[in-house]
Amino acid sequence: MQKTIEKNVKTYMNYINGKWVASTTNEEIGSINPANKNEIVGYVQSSSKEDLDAAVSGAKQAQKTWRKLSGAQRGDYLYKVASIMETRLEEIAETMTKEMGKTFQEAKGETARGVAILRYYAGEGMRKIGDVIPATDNEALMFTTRVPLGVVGVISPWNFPVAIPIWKMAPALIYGNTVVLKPATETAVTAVKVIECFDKAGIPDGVVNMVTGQGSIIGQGIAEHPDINGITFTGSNTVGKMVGQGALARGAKYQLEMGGKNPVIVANDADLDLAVEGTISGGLRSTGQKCTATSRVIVQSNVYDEFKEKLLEKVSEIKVGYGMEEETWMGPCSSESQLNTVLSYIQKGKDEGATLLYGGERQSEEGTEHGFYVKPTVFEDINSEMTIAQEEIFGPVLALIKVDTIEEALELANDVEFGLSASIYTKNISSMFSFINEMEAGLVRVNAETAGVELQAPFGGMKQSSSHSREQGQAAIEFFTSIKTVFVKP
Ligand SMILES: NC(=O)C1=CN([C@@H]2O[C@H](COP(=O)(O)OP(=O)(O)OC[C@H]3O[C@@H](n4cnc5c(N)ncnc54)[C@H](OP(=O)(O)O)[C@@H]3O)[C@@H](O)[C@H]2O)C=CC1
Ligand SMILES: O=C(O)CCC(=O)C(=O)O
Repeated sequence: MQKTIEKNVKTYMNYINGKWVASTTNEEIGSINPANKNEIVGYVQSSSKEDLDAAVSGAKQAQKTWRKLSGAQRGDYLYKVASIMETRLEEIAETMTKEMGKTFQEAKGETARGVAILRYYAGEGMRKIGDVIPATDNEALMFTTRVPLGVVGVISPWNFPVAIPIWKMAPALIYGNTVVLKPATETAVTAVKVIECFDKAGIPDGVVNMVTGQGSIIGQGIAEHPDINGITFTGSNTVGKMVGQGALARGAKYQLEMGGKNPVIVANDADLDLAVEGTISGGLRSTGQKCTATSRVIVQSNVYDEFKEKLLEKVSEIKVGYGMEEETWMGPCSSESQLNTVLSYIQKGKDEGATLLYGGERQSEEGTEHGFYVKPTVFEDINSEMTIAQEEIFGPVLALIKVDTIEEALELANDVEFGLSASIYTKNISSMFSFINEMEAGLVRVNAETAGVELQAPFGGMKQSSSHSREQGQAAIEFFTSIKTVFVKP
């Protein structure tokens, strides 16, 4: 990346052991605005294994003291971070929009969610961490407590550059672990701004560290590092499996959240306006770049034509453009490679015989020529064997599938390797219960879109969508701690 593309662009450092430091490589990576590829948002460090080693060593040392604080004391730090982040909400959100393209409105919502997650886990520091269990010896006291894992490596993606690092770091910290974050390179400047809030809150040196750089060096380095005791990852299935294998090979604990191919079922008795709204919001918000995004729309035959007509009318009203402009509803894809992936899936859809109803090409309006824009896209005449019915696209592409019965809908909905989220629009209680019982997904929603995760509830997928663990809410304690059973006899 040539540094001459734009003058006066700031360079951001790694955060290691409480200090902002340059990488030993003296190399930097430019972060591009996907709405205008000629704009560099900032430069981040292209770090080395030595930088990672320094961060891990700081985290290991700091953990000895951090774990000895009470939960309430650790919580106080998280409350401070939350308040600082709240005062910087707009600035952080703007950086997010500039780095990955989601609209400013969505970016503000995500940053506010980050603040709420910090406060939620700050409160967890005051909650119980064990149970008393009757011992067979009536003179003994037996109970469980929980201990931290040690140093936790966090590998995060670009699609939720504030919420995901925070929903991994906050529980890790509250339960007494220290953290080394490797953020996605595409959104590393946003990550720096999040870490600045920890720094300003006076978090003790080494408790939180951040090392930016290539996934194959820093991400893989985390997976293989002997002093990292737990790894939490969100991203693609390919990389997730590599991370899991690296961790397993050396006996470290790991947690993987990966792809989805999420269906919405629209039943004959659905409120069609609500279903259209949920399909559009679930499928196209954030340009379809959510692991919970709706991508298959399975519609019962009696309402298929009416639903399709309403959907296409609303899709045609979507304003695609720069996320910082108020009238924009959908921003660009987050990168050129993401745009190319989406376009190649669209081409595959056409080649395999799906009928293109809307979009299917780059946005070509004036003002969008330097951005990675694609039109919202709708296909029909889809069968379950087609690539676009099976693989995660991570773009604004909806595939309409017509079925006669709810049983058929459920069978198709489950006919993929993923199982992250799913929804149904219906007023029929028996269809709701069939869906709740039979849908193979970690998050099932009735009369609500597939996307949208509540921070206080467990989140994670079935099948290939995750390593079968759960994040967020109180479920996070399962990954970030180990149970210790204690037996005491006077
Ligand atoms: N489940 C989800 O929420 C997400 C799913 N995806 C899926 O993945 C596809 C590709 O997106 P992409 O950004 O390439 O996702 P990746 O899985 O490549 O990236 C996720 C994180 O892993 C890091 N990483 C990359 N290579 C390695 C490695 N060898 N070892 C350890 N860590 C590594 C990345 O770093 P770096 O940024 O430096 O490459 C990033 O921090 C998307 O199209 C989408 O289908 C992507 C993001 C989120
Ligand atoms: O739908 C959401 O709010 C969260 C989605 C998510 O976790 C992801 O895309 O990685």
